[in-house]
Amino acid sequence: MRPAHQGAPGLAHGGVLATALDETLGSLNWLLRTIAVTGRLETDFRRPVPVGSVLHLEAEVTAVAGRKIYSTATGRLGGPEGPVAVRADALFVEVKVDHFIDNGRPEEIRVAMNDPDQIRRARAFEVNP
Ligand SMILES: CCCCCCCCCCCC(=O)SCCNC(=O)CCNC(=O)[C@H](O)C(C)(C)COP(=O)(O)OP(=O)(O)OC[C@H]1O[C@@H](n2cnc3c(N)ncnc32)[C@H](O)[C@@H]1OP(=O)(O)O
Repeated sequence: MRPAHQGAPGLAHGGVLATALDETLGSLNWLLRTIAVTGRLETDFRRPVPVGSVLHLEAEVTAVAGRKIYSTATGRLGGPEGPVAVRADALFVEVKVDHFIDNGRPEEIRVAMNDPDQIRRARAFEVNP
């Protein structure tokens, strides 16, 4: 957590923590080779997260039912054995690429189409690093 992530003095902003959880959960869909968007994100804030601390995030898919992907994520302070600070349950809904073409701005769609590896680079991560 960096100073730019601060909400209350010295502590991470809840919206930033929710974003981190959403991003971690969304990465699971990439592993499933599925294009999906967040339909529901339920977040529990269990402990304050200090600026300067490391938040270790883990996420897993719990169920898939048709277009619906259920997943859960946990953020622990300091490392994988640290105390739970935040957690979230999410529902992602699979969409066609048309979702972005129909609803997004043409400029960004054009940039993405002209550089198909853009999203791949942005989502580059190791599985079980
Ligand atoms: C180029 C490559 C790019 C690759 C791009 C990579 C994407 C990265 C995404 C990053 C994550 C984000 O930030 S996503 C941004 C934030 N999220 C969004 O903007 C999503 C906005 N919402 C929507 O567009 C829509 O509501 C959808 C797509 C989620 C669902 O609409 P729909 O397609 O019409 O489907 P719909 O029939 O309503 O729902 C399908 C099933 O899911 C259930 N369902 C839907 N929403 C909910 C909900 N909140 N809570 C409970 N259940 C729900 C329905 O009951 C239904 O169940 P049943 O009747 O089938 O049982």
